[in-house]
Amino acid sequence: MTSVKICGVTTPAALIAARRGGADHVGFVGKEGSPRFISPGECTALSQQADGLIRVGLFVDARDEEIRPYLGAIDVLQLHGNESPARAAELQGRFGRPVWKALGIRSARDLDAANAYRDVAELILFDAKPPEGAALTGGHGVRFDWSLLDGWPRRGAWGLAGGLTPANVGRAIAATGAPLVDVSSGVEEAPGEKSAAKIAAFMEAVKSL
Ligand SMILES: O=C(O)c1ccccc1N[C@@H]1O[C@H](COP(=O)(O)O)[C@@H](O)[C@H]1O
Repeated sequence: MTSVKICGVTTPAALIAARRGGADHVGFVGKEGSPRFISPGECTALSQQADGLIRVGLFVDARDEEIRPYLGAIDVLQLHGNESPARAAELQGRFGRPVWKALGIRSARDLDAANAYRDVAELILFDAKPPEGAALTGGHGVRFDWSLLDGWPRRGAWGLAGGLTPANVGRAIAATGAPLVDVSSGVEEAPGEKSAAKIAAFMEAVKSL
């Protein structure tokens, strides 16, 4: 089955819904200003209920000091900003966590950026580029043209993010063959407010394929 990451989890209810639904990964957003931001203390407490789930910490061009307080609560670093391959390698070496690199996609040429991260990132996450003028690099519920991936050589581990919902995730997987899907706003009632029912529906949609 396609792996699933439920991102932007801030409450026990959402974490339990992800676990019950059979998600593989849960994401904690360490980017201040995000409606899904979770402090290191809250993240540490919540992650204790994450048994069986791989805990992914999402950071955006973060300094070492911003990441360090989360380390006890996360298994993977997701870099969702403009981190260079060298910075990704530095973080992986310094903190001893695998790195996922998110890349914003609008055109086929944007996919080429993946090549530079192949040796350092455990997984490349293709997300839509944020809307013009947006303050955050992700979490907007915006999808990109999945057919752009048709021409991309499937090398290494990768995942699909951006605007996925219970209603479209089946089509997304069928169209792209994504081995991992990542969702945040598509399983919310409002920005930062996860819906247990939508998480369950998303998981059902993936499992039913
Ligand atoms: O969720 C956020 O607030 C966020 C903030 C900064 C960078 C990335 C963020 N979210 C990630 O964006 C993708 C797509 O999200 P969506 O499903 O379209 O809402 C996903 O990886 C989120 O975790």
